[in-house]
Amino acid sequence: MKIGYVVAAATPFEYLATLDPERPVSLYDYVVVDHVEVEGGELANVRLLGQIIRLYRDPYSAKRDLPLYSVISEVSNNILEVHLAKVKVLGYLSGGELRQPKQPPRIGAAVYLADDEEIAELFRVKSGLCVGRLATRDVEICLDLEGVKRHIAVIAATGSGKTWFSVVLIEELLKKGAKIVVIDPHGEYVPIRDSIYKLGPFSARVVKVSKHHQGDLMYKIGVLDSEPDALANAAGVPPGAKKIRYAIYLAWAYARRVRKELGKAVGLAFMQKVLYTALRGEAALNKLFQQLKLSGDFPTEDLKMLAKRDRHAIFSALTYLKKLKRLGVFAPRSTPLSKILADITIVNLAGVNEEVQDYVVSHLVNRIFQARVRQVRELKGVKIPWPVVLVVEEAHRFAPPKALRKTKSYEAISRVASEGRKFGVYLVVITQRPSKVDPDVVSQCQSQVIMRIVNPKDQEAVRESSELLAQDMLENLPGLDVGEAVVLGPVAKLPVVIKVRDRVLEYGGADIELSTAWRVDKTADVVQMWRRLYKSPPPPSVAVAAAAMRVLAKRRVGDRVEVEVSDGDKRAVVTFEDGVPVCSLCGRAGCPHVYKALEEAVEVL
Ligand SMILES: Nc1ncnc2c1ncn2[C@@H]1O[C@H](COP(=O)(O)OP(=O)(O)OP(=O)(O)O)[C@@H](O)[C@H]1O
Repeated sequence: MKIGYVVAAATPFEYLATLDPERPVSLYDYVVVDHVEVEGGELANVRLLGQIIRLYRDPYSAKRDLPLYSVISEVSNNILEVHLAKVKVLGYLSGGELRQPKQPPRIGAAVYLADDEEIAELFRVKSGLCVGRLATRDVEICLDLEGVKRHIAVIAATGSGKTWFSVVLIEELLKKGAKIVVIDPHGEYVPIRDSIYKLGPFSARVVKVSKHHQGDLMYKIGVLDSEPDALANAAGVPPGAKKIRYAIYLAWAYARRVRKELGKAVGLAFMQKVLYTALRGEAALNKLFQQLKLSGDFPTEDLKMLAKRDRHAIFSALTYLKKLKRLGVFAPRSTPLSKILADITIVNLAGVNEEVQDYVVSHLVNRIFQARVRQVRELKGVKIPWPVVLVVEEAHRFAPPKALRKTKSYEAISRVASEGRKFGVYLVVITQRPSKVDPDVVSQCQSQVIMRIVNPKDQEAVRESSELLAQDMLENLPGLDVGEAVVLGPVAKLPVVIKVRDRVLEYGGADIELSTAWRVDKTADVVQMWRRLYKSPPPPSVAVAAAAMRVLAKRRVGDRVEVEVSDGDKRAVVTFEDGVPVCSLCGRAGCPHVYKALEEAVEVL
């Protein structure tokens, strides 16, 4: 369909078209002009594809030096309007590839809307994640699976559809055989496990951190798999409290030796026991180690010395160890990765504070990364045989800007962001506050899915980290509808605005439908009342007829309750006296009008 003509083309990359006012077009739609290019020394007729990046109207005859109001009031409705479109040239398809033109399009060349097939061809990829359709047309858009290797950031204001998109992306990744781990601070993704059967025969596991929340198993961190300093940090020991840290170190070192020599699974309880015993004196300490029947000498001098000189440090260390124990995530051994991983693993962090969430995320992400390094480098130890996609919800919690706040998980996530590609650990970072995520992490996510953003700071952060090519699209971020997204980077052949498709899997953070959530189902009460009045259940035909009626009014007159019901073009007034209904049309019989009136009045009878 012809929509206009090229009127100005200063460069081969952009032109201005005047549009037919009778044929309205949409912003970001795709257009085409017939064009001649030099290909291999020969002139070739090609179709130059472009995208409308701005639409505007100009008054044709108004002079700039006249105040616009007076011009308009003079000529009123007769102003000649010009409908204009700025078009960004995308290139022309030649042998399946998109090539850039060397010549600007001819002035006066007709501009057509591109065919759906042409657009589909433009976005065709070998292996696609089909997450939606073009926002402007019914053309399916599939993201390039290979692009996932360069990490993805999903950025949107709250309620714009980030989680919805992420669930759709998870569905597509699962269909491609991906293994996914979701870091889920609020347990929003837990319903995926119970709806996964709708997608196919995939395994889903929920790992929880708080025993009061939903999950198939608890995530435990092996005390002796953590460095003693990391334990001290998790317990909140101040960095300068060297003696307390030393006491924790000694208790940890003894526990580790016991594990090594006796193969015993010891943890925080044993560390506490060592420190308590040290406080009771040298003899008690010797007895403890004799009881353990450790082979060879067990040097206890350091501990004895500390107990003599700095008892208060041991007391404090014990208090911190108690605090660690209360967190409930430490155990003699870490939960094995083999038990945790499934096609999709949801790490439900609900119910624990940010410190513990941070510790768990850093521990798990590091383990996954190390296991992949061992796999790729063929090193000894626990390995993961397949690449893993790590979905990090609310990334601003775990990877805030270094200058703002230091988190343990930042180190782990930024390592995955910079080196994950080599070892097959890919990130999907989700946030509503891009300005609150470390810029290094955001910029390592070469693909971006950007939805509605209203906050100017966040818009700025997105623009700064996005490719220049897409700046025009990013100008309109507050204007995107819920579920619409600008997709940029290696996952999209070209920057594109999509409408995210319906999802199959369930998630827990979706908006509550208030119109149904606040409508209380009173059926059971009505049936019970009906039985009491008429000594039998209401016939189904009565309930069906009542469903088609409307309540017009409900009032209390003295001791009576009156309910006025419309039944097609008739009206019935049902009066309840001492709870006994009488219908103005049907008398004392149990009729549909009474049923309808009971629905309205059952709680006041
Ligand atoms: N692609 C879509 N199609 C239809 N409705 C959608 C789509 N995306 C989002 N919605 C609607 O918008 C609501 C909010 O979406 P979603 O839960 O993904 O928001 P969010 O950005 O993750 O918000 P929050 O930051 O609060 O978690 C959904 O409950 C749904 O009603």
